Amino acid sequence: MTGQHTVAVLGGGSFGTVIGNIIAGNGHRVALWLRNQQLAMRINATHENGDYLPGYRLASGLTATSNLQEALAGVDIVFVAVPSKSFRDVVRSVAELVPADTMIVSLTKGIEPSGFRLMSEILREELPANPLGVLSGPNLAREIAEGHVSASVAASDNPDVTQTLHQVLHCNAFLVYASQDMYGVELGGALKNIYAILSGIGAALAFGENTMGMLLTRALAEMSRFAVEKGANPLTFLGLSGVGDLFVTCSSPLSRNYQLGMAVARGQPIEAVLAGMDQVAEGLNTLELVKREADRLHVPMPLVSGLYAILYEQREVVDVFDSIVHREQAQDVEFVTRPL
Ligand SMILES: NC(=O)C1=CN([C@@H]2O[C@H](COP(=O)(O)OP(=O)(O)OC[C@H]3O[C@@H](n4cnc5c(N)ncnc54)[C@H](OP(=O)(O)O)[C@@H]3O)[C@@H](O)[C@H]2O)C=CC1
Ligand SMILES: O=C(CO)COP(=O)(O)O
Repeated sequence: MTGQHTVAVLGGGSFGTVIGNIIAGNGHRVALWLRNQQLAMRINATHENGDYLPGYRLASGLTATSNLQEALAGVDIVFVAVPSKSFRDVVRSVAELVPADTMIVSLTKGIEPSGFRLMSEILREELPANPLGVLSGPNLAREIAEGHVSASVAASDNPDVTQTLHQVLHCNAFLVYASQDMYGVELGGALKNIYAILSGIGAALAFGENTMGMLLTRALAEMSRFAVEKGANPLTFLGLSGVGDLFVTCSSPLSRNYQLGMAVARGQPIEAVLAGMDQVAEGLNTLELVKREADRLHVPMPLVSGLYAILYEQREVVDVFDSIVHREQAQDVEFVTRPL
């Protein structure tokens, strides 16, 4: 597909807004769909999404609407940027309104509880004939809005999709790389949210940089171990959507998952932290699902189990940490030394 595209972005939160604005800034027509009609009207009047990204100027090619049918009229690409718990419902409504050649791309980093499904798997079930893809990488929305150069991975088994995503999104401040491993790219984006919560706890408790370096590297080791058991290629985790996103999300106070970890470590009950957040932190839901899946598959994930014990079994961080580090000796780069 070449030339100007007509695009819908579903979800007018922080990430949907920046992705829609990059595409509009590249000269394409964008409809940003959000369920809050008042906010849609304000966005069109002020060219700013004041609820999620105040002060971030939106391109004139972006129009907000709360009418899904209107948002999807005549589009050739649909991006979905709603939290994972609402993803299937939203996508189901899309399936009734778009033809089979409309490209559908997930921006969501989460897992569906029933059947441990990633978003591309939901897309495949709900829109079996459409060309599908995902976009994932170290992409803190606030930093993109501030103009910091960022990069992301467009992943699909269909080369038309990766090429089209490059065409609509790539610009000086937003670089788009390609991957054919949709599952691996998505899995990295979902799993890193767990370790961002753990890093937030570490930051609140003033862990040293050595400790944080160890946590990040061991996180990568157990993510890879899990990926192998799920039949995925752990080498994908060496790219932007793996190491890149793990590093960013585990080091930035802008990450909502990291903020959640910090708040819990400072003594706030999880329910109170969640009630005070006006944006989604996917990591908590992902933690529960990955813990359950890792137990089912007998994959050792000491950091996941440790975080679960801290958050849900009222275990002290120090005790949990002791039990994590005082295990028998493990291989360092095990996913390279084990056959894939
Ligand atoms: N923010 C970031 O830096 C990044 C986020 N992501 C991922 O993108 C996804 C979305 O995140 P983000 O934009 O940050 O989230 P936000 O919390 O900022 O926004 C969520 C958006 O989804 C809307 N929404 C929620 N439920 C529904 C529903 N049932 N129907 C329709 N709309 C709904 C919200 O509407 P309302 O305002 O009415 O509640 C809001 O517009 C997450 O999976 C996240 O992990 C990925 C990369 C970076
Ligand atoms: O995915 C993100 C950065 O790549 C955003 O992380 P949070 O959801 O923790 O804010």
